[in-house]
Amino acid sequence: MSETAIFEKLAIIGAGMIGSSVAQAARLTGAVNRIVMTDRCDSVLREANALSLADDYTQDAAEAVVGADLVMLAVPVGAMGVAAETILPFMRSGAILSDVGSVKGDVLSTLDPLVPGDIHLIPGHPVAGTEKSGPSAGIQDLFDGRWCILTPPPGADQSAVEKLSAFWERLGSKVETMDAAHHDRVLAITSHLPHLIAYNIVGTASDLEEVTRSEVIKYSAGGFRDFTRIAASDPVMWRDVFLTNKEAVLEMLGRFTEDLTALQRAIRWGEGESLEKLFSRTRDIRTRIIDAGQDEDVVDFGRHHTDSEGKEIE
Ligand SMILES: NC(=O)c1ccc[n+]([C@@H]2O[C@H](COP(=O)([O-])OP(=O)(O)OC[C@H]3O[C@@H](n4cnc5c(N)ncnc54)[C@H](O)[C@@H]3O)[C@@H](O)[C@H]2O)c1
Ligand SMILES: O=C(O)C(=O)C[C@]1(C(=O)O)C=C[C@@H](O)C=C1
Repeated sequence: MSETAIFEKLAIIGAGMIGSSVAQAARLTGAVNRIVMTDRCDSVLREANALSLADDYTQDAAEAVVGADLVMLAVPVGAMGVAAETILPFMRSGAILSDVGSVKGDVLSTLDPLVPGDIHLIPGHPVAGTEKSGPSAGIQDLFDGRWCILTPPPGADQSAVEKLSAFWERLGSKVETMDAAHHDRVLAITSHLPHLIAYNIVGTASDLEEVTRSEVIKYSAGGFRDFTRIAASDPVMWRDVFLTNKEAVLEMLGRFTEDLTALQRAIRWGEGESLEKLFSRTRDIRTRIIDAGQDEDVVDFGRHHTDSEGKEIE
């Protein structure tokens, strides 16, 4: 027997990779009865239509939200304010306004003053994604087993928070609630800084013009390839992440730079023991991530676990 819908009508603002994934997962799981998608870009909407992602499509965001009991902003963080201003006068009293933005403090401080008392603002962030963009990059089981972090403002309506949690759980997510500032510090180190490092290393390689054209591409080793995947992530989305989570990213970057300098010293002075100690500690982190089921791609990590002499160990 199919489960009953949690929301009657879902309006998704922004039909890109995450908007498309939410639409597919919501439909597949019966979390909503009706989905309307809107995007400011006509070709994106036509692509969403061709993929049959929703029941209705309109370029008019105000029209999309009429009668919706859940409105999900799936636009770059820097566009949340403009998108919200367009739709808020047309939202139904008692509806939930949420988002999927990768930064939460900025979304909250931008939207909170705009949202009237009869609309429940509950920002959220599904911690799942890829480097791809657009409707066809959507994945129906993207949220399966992945965290979705909700950052309700103080005094948020508890039943609305519970309803939104139930929605994400239906989509397969594990839901956690936390303060927006805490979210931004945690994600600065687990997601934002890794992207910045990837953009930087690939940028440095591409500055080495003469090798880039040939050897960097030709001999790109696994490590560099992994970085290029991350550094292929959407430029607008990531520009907004760094501009809106500035303090936390700069704090983590400061720590990172100090640690990098320590590594530089260890290499210069031949301190093999400290290098090996660090690399063993980081390998343990990888094992813990896999044990926690956070990386299903590399489940057999450990098969080639070697000691410092290169001998295979259990
Ligand atoms: N890509 C990821 O891995 C990932 C993961 C989790 C959360 N997020 C967050 O999800 C959001 C969307 O990211 P995405 O990867 O789906 O990006 P995307 O580029 O695939 O899609 C964004 C869409 O928003 C549309 N848009 C921009 N401004 C608009 C506006 N004012 N009104 C209507 N539509 C507008 C664009 O035309 C585009 O189609 C971002 O806030 C991002 O931080 C991304
Ligand atoms: O796997 C990837 O490609 C991602 O970058 C996904 C990722 C991440 O850093 O884990 C990127 C940004 C999001 O806000 C959430 C998830």
